[in-house]
Amino acid sequence: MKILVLNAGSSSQKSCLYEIADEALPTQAPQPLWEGKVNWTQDKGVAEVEVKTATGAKLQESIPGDSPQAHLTYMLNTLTRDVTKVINQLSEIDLVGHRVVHGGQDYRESVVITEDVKKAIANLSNLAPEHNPSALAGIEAIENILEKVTQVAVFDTAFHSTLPDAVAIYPGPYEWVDQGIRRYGFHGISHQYCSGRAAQILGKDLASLRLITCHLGNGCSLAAVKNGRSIDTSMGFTPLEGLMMGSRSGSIDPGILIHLLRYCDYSIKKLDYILNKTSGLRGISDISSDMREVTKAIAQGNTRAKLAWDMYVHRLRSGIGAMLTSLGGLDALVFTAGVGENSPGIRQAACEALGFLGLKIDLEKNQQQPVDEDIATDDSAVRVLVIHTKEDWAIAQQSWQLLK
Ligand SMILES: Nc1ncnc2c1ncn2[C@@H]1O[C@H](COP(=O)(O)OP(=O)(O)O)[C@@H](O)[C@H]1O
Ligand SMILES: CC(=O)OP(=O)(O)O
Ligand SMILES: [Mg+2]
Repeated sequence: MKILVLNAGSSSQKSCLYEIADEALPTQAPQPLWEGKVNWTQDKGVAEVEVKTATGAKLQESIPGDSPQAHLTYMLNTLTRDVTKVINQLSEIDLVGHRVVHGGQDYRESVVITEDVKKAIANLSNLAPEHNPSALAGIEAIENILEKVTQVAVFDTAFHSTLPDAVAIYPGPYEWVDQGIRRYGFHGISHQYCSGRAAQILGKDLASLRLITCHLGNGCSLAAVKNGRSIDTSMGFTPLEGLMMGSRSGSIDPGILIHLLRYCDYSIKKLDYILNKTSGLRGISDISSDMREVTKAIAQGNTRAKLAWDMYVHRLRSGIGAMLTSLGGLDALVFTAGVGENSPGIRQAACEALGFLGLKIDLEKNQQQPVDEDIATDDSAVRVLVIHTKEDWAIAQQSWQLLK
């Protein structure tokens, strides 16, 4: 069976094609036949399309135009043409799985996409304006190209549907609960995948483990996972709460918002833009939202970059502390996503604050680009894992399971 996965992000749409036997899912993620990415981060009116195949063929092109659907169609057509051809026609695709960031109260597990589901995803765009609209664009592009194919929505919020009320409800007026204003949590596909993979690496039953998973990418969030279930997380009603991120502020005193609106002539639009796009590492360092650039600037003596780093670490440590007390103990701390997988400095800084638990990171292993490895010392009381998150594979698995 051929499963196409679309992972809609705030500024890109990643995609890959898996071939899976009809009878059973493999225990490890297979290599995709084809991987594509449309990037909208450059100038408006142009998209960068990158494609690679399992056999090593590569393509990189700039595609003009303003229509995300046209860009996606261009990317998907590379499946059947020239050097990146891996199938004869698009109709060979049996199933399409989408990452949908916000599923709200109604979608607690993956679903086959219908008109009602599409309406719900569109309505929830208010709560995830950076993410849900691109998921919808992907769904509609597929409808146009492959009229009859079954499409599945896999929600980033679903894994956190087990949050207890005391964690999920905000201490505002109780009416908020009826209005759907509560904590949903995000990156659930990644937190769930990494929890399962952590159990595999440790050779333990997931049901016996207390884990903290740190998803540190452009967006950053933590999850406290007990017996395989999410019991606490740092993101909330929207993907803006919690840790300091690449360009998002994370949690700040809501009094600041009232102050800016009342006294500083801020519009809602400006506030939204600042909190989502020009805050976090970018806002403090004034250099970049990319941790690599911030790290480079620190090496050159840039004090604002150093401040951004220190704040990022402080908030990460505080967040881990909060997850720790929710769990009441810890078997393994897991690092994943762009920063979590690739920044030994951030991992070391986070772990240094946890020495009192008897957690000890092996500094040498930490430096050696670990992938799906335990980097704690042998005598550490808590394991420390670096796991390459495979959201796309998790989406393919869940779509396959739903179809079966
Ligand atoms: N070698 C590296 N060192 C530090 N940070 C890195 C490295 N490689 C990638 N990153 C960080 O990872 C971020 C992207 O993470 P990723 O998980 O791909 O994000 P997303 O899926 O949210 O777009 C980049 O912005 C960058 O800060
Ligand atoms: C939910 C979220 O923040 O996703 P991303 O990190 O991909 O932006
Ligand atoms: Mg991501």
